[in-house]
Amino acid sequence: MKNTDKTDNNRITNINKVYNIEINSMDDINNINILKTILKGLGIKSAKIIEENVDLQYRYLENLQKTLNNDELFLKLVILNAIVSYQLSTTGEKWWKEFSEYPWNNILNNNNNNDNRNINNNLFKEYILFLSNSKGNKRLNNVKIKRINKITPFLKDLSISDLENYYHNMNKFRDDIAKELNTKKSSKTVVFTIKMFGYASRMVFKKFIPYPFEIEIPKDSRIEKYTKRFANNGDVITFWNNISSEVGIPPLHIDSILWSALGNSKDVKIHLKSLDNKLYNMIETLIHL
Ligand SMILES: Nc1nc2[nH]c(O)nc2c(=O)[nH]1
Repeated sequence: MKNTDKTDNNRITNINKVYNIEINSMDDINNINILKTILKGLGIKSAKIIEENVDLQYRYLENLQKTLNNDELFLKLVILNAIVSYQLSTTGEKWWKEFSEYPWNNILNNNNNNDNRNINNNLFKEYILFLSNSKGNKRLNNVKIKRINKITPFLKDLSISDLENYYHNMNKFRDDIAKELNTKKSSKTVVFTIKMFGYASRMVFKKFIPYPFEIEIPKDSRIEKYTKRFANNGDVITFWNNISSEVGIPPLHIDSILWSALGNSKDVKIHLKSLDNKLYNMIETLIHL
């Protein structure tokens, strides 16, 4: 008995070192093993299925792309909305719904020649108007407007082919966005912007490019709370970076597997149930660990 305790303690110490966390018992270790086994079983292929069939944010972007019918404008709007997606006054899902249903076509309708320079000028003004009157993103309005103004010169100059190049090199896009916003590459809004840009680019360029392993998980309250089930303290980002390399799924795709299912949306639950049984059971097991 004593020997087993000693072996267990050694395993716990080792895992704490590797994951940079503080786990206290064998139960925590068993949960991490189950987490890794399920994620390995899911892989990037299932993450893609969940993104495209369960994540409401993906559906809202699909709707917006269709109604806008201007891909450069679409991609830039998604980037703007993502960089101010923090400290929301509602859930992420409702916020993206509100964004996708706004009459962005005004930007195009007020521009007789469909001249892209004019579209770009109107885009930032219209976005600030939308944000200032939004229901789901009321906090820190001035700070968020400053962020929009900071990114404007960079974003304004990007052509659709620049955006396509960035889709093929999302690490570079992450670095450039962080530089423009003068913030950390791993900050929630920077990595989350890449997630939403990846979704939107998949629709525009009709090609699935997996997220790079180097881009970290967006550390929001849902992910933070979930991570506490495996470790009370420690660094959330390091924890998921290590899990990611062990299971072979980039952190942003792990976020997709977990984030929607961890929310309380009835719509999400319906879409989850419509997945094939094995996939549904794996997700259910994950979120109840
Ligand atoms: N980790 C994540 N945080 C988010 N916030 C938000 O609005 N959407 C997300 C998301 O997809 N993942």
